[in-house]
Amino acid sequence: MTARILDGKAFAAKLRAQVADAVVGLTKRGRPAPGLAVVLVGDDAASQVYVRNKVKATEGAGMRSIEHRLPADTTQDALLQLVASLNDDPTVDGILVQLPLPRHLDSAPVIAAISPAKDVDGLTIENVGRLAAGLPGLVPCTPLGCMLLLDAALGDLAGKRALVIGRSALVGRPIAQLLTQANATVTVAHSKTRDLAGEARRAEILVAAIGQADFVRGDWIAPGATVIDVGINRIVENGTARLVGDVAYDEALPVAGAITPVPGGVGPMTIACLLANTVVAAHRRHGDVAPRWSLKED
Ligand SMILES: Nc1nc2c(c(=O)[nH]1)N[C@@H](CN(C=O)c1ccc(C(=O)N[C@@H](CCC(=O)O)C(=O)O)cc1)CN2
Repeated sequence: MTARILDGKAFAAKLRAQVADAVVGLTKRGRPAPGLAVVLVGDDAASQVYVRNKVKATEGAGMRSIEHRLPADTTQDALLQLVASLNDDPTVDGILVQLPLPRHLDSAPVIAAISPAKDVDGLTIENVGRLAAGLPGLVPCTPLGCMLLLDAALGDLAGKRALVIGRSALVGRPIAQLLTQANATVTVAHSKTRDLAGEARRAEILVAAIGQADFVRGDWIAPGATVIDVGINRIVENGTARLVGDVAYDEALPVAGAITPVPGGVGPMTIACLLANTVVAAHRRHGDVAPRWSLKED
């Protein structure tokens, strides 16, 4: 057996097309095209690439991109003032502060300052609490992307045994909550988990979000399991750099039922979901019913 490869680039393109359609629907009703403000502080090379891709994708979906590039020595106060002005700006539907911030800045108060209605990263305490309480809010982009991939691959998740390895605020915790809402039976594993390989072997859905290259081995995976690899790790082999996930892909491929590759799996979904969240935020701001996204076969 060889696993079905869940092509994140193709699924992300499908979601971006749905987002573009929703934008057309909004403008046809006389609403302005949604605006997404992206704030980048400093010159982290990876962040520059992600922000460039976000701007391109935003414009590609017919939305307005508002870019704020601030120097690496920006003060906490200046950043907070910018966020406050974006909160008050009626042409801005979504605000995203690219992470990580330079070391001298504290990300927690900056995220807390974002208006929850414009928090398209789903990271404010209000949106975190809404997700925990099962209330509608804005859901972090990478977990939302994982759920859309799982929905496309498996449909109904009710009763399925899911293992999430990793409990970060950006990925592990929200995915566990979304899986719980989808009625999966969810276990969250972490560095203190005993017999992690044994836990993994029981999982029908395995989400790896640890941030360690090739951490999950092929013999940890139950035959036919669906594997969602959230890791993006840059390794150097024989002088050549490449990206690998948290799952040993070549070992997993003959065992799993379906798997996301790295690169080209969850990563592209993150940016498509950012656009989707921005469109949802814009609908809610105008009192319109927000679209529901689905990547299932028609
Ligand atoms: N404010 C935020 N900051 C960060 C987030 C986030 O969701 N919100 N996530 C990551 C970075 N990120 C988006 O910001 C992101 C990471 C990776 C990808 C992606 O498409 N990766 C490609 C590989 C790209 C490469 O060659 O390096 C893939 O996996 O195929 C998109 C977005 C941290 N910061």
